[in-house]
Amino acid sequence: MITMDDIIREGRPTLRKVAEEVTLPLSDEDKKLGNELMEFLENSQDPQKAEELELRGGVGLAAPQVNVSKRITAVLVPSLDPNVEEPEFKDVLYNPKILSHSVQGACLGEGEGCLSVDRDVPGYVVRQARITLRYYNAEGEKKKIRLKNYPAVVVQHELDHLNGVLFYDHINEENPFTLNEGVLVIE
Ligand SMILES: CNC(=O)c1cccc(C)c1Nc1nc(N2CCN(c3ccccc3Cl)CC2)nc(N2CSC[C@H]2C(=O)NC)n1
Ligand code: NI
Repeated sequence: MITMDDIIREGRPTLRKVAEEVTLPLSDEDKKLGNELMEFLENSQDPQKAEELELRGGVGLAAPQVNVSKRITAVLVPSLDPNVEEPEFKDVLYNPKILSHSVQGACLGEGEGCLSVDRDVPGYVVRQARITLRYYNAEGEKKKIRLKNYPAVVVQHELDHLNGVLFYDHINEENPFTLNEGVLVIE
């Protein structure tokens, strides 16, 4: 089971490497890793388990963050409406690729956090507001979906991890809170 001890932090070289594509059909090892990444997110979002296991809450976790340089990431974005059980987006992505995206940008109004960054780095991380994503799921099926707003931001943050990019690489040094015309601020 993955815990915070398995998550590597800034300064570890794997976080800055471009991860390797996984071969298809998926090996048992790659399927197991995908399940473990998802299990971490589920545990981290369960108040009791998060406290017991001392986990930081996360909605995305990529294989390079547990020192495995492979293009695998799990995403579990809960519905913002607490009465809705169904998550907004939940899947393990193998060899994910953004096929196209909107011109419009979007960012989280509160900035971004990362399980591999043990400090607050304030500022807007402007990403694409809408994306068309292609990936293979744990069953090896090729999926092509469109995402927008929070799930789209999370997937782009995780895909950055597969390319050795950290969220604060996108923050404007001069003014971290600069906002260009038309950028959607997600609260
Ligand atoms: C500096 N200000 C901030 O961090 C920040 C501050 C306020 C609001 C937001 C919205 C912020 N931003 C931000 N908050 C999150 N979470 C909110 C809490 N949540 C969570 C925590 C506990 C249980 C269940 C859950 Cl659901 C987990 C997810 N996650 C991300 N990111 C960036 S994209 C990948 C994703 C990620 O998983 N990071 C670890 N950013
Ligand atoms: Ni991260």
